[in-house]
Order: sequence, then structure tokens, then C-alpha cells
Amino acid sequence: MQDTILVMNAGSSSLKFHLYETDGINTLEFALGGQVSGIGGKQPSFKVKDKHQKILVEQFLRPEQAQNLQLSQRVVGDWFGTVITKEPLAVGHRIVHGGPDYDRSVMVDNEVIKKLDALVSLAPLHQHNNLEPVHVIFENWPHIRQVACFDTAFHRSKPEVADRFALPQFYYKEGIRRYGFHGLSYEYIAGKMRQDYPDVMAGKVVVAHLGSGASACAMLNGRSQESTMGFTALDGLPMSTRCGQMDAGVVLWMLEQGMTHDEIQHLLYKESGLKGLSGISADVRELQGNPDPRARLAMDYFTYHIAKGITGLLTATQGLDALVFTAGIGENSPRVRYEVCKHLAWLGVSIDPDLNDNNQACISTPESNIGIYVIPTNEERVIARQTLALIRDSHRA
Ligand SMILES: Nc1ncnc2c1ncn2[C@@H]1O[C@H](COP(=O)(O)OP(=O)(O)O)[C@@H](O)[C@H]1O
Ligand SMILES: CC(=O)OP(=O)(O)O
Ligand SMILES: [Mg+2]
Repeated sequence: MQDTILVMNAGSSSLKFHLYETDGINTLEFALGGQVSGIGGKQPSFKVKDKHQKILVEQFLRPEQAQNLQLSQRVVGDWFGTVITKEPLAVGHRIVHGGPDYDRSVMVDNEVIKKLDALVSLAPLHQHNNLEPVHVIFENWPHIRQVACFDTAFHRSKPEVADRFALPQFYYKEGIRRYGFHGLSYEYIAGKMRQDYPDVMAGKVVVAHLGSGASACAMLNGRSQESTMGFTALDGLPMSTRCGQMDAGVVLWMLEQGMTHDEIQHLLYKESGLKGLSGISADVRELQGNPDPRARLAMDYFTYHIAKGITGLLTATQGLDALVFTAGIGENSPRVRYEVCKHLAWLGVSIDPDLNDNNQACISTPESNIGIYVIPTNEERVIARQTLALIRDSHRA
């Protein structure tokens, strides 16, 4: 069997993994990949496909089997134990928070692990889960090389005004900055758009990554200028269970009411967003066709605030040439894309309902001032590329 790179990507509602065959220098060929999705929901599932898109596994899990990420990691680990006969050459991990020290991916060692462990409280839905397999492999198979690939790194090109809060200098120096997240996804989209639509990508582009976590990124010539997310993955657009942008005074009020840190954290990260507003579900699939007025309110809030968030990015780019939708909701919900674009019609955004309903790559009308695109993201491939690049560098060193 050829050498492989294993990629792990723990999101807030999914655990995705890919295996790539590689010569350790240049080649990277997708061998198989899959995901546990709907983690913490009513009907989680586990799917794996090989390079020919042949389904290797497709099954629903009992909710208690995928109640959280640790349990889902066990499902994936057990399956891997039955099919993988050779240790991977390296493992690439999505690490959501890189803090102030990492502006690119890095080979994992003791010092890196210590620094990343210190950021756990800044990404309570992710960092701990991202790091758990790093710890397990480091302790049990220390000879396997591991690479940490950061959601925050892509945004290091943001200008200083977009990187700061209006707080005294001390806090910036302490690392209280507007990092931005979903950078691995944005890097993939920028590369794919550059390949398929180079003239568009050379201009002013906003990418809306709408998954269980959601953010939008403004790019000039493929480089991040501004993000709706900030210090943590709580800010900006409303999400499945996270509140998005909210007056900090609300948190002060909650403290005055005697709520503890853990209660506030749980409320804002796990009980808010679509779930909190609707009181029905965190999943767009269950809300978008639901006639219950609470479901309607949640969807209206979601699409209005996505459009508002996108508009708020346009000072950074001084205009908009193209809008790209990606991730679980962005790729699969014509309804969300339609409603967001309707809110942006005043900008000259004009969506073609038929192309949109058929999930075409370009869904704008010929008259639209702004191109509208649907591009499936692939964070795993970016992680694999970054991992391969570091292995190659370590051979040369
Ligand atoms: N067909 C669909 N229509 C609408 N939403 C969908 C569809 N399929 C998946 N989703 C949404 O995508 C989200 C998961 O997206 P994903 O990008 O995988 O999230 P994450 O990586 O944050 O876990 C879920 O919240 C789900 O509601
Ligand atoms: C950063 C973040 O929110 O990630 P995800 O959407 O995968 O939960
Ligand atoms: Mg994700």
C-alpha cells in the first residue's frame, strides 16, 4: 500500500476525515473520505465514500452514538481500525484557533501542543475536540508526524483596523484581536475560484461560509481583508446554535442577574442562533419548510443578518464583484441563498431562481451587477496540501 496522509476536521456539528495517497513530495490523491454529521442532533449519520464515489458506509447512528464529538471520534476510529492496514505517513488536523503566534500551519511538538491547549476556552465548541486526536497520536504513536492547520491563519492579511477592537493597547498585546475563522475553507474557495474564474477572483469577492458555524469573508485578489467573525467563533452572523453579533451589554446584564460563566457560555454557544430563536431545531432542513411562525422568524432573522453582515464587509473592499456561497447550508439550501440575495437586491444582486434551485455553480442572472456562485468547499484538501508541504520541507531541512 502507498503512503497516506490522514486529515481530521472536527466542526461544531460534524466530524470529517479524508485519506490521501501520496509520494510524500508532490502527489496527493484522494483515496477515501467521509463524515459523521448531525452530531448532537436527532438523526446523526455516518457516511464514507472512496475515490470512485462508491459508498463504503452509509448508516444512521443512534443519537447517543453521536451525542458529542468525542463519541463520534470513536465511531470513526473504530471504523478506521477495520480498514487501515498501514500507519499514515502524517496526520493533518484542522485546529480552529491558532492565537497570535501562528500565521501558517506548523509541525506539532510539545511546545505547539502547550500553546494550542491554552486556547481551548477561546473555541469551546472546537479546540478541545481538534486537539484530542493530536494528544492521542502524540502519546501513542509519537513517530507519526502531525501538522496543525489553522482556521485563523488565512485572515492574517487583514489590515490593522480590521484586526483590532476599540480597546486599550494592553488588550491587543494580550491577544484580544479579531482573528476570524473558517480560513481553511476560504483558502480552498479562493484557490478554486482563481482556477475556474480568474478574472472574478482578481476583484472584490465576499465568500459566505454557511455551515453549522457561519461567517463571511471579504477578499481582494483572494486575500482576506475582513471577516464577520472576531476573537472567537461566536461573533458575526447568527449560526445553528450560536448567537452571532450581540451587544456586549447583554453579557454584562446576564452577569448582573447572577448567571455564571458556564451558564452564559452554554447559552451563547449551544442554545442560541436558529435553535434558540425557533425553539424547534438548529437544522435549516427542519426549519426552512416549517409553517410554524417561530421557524419562520428564525429563518427570517438568519437570512436578514447574513445579508446585513455581508453588507458590513463592503467598506473593506469598496464594492462587490462576486458573492460566493459555500458549506453545508450555503451549498445545499436554495431557500437561504434566495432570501439572502433578495435582501441584497438594492446592490444590484440578481439571482436566477432556476439556476439556484438546481445548485448550479453560477446562479446570477445575466443582468446582475454581481456574480453569484455556489462552490462546494473542501477544507480537508487544504489541510492535506499544507501537511504535505511541511513534510516536504522537513525532508529538505
Ligand atoms: N440539504 C440541506 N439543506 C439545508 N441545510 C443543509 C442541508 N444539508 C446540510 N445542511 C446544513 O448544513 C449544516 C452542516 O454544515 P457543515 O458545513 O457540515 O457544518 P459544520 O462543519 O459546521 O459542522 C447543518 O446545520 C445542516 O443544517
Ligand atoms: C469556526 C467554526 O465555527 O467552525 P464550524 O462551522 O466547522 O463549526
Ligand atoms: Mg465546518
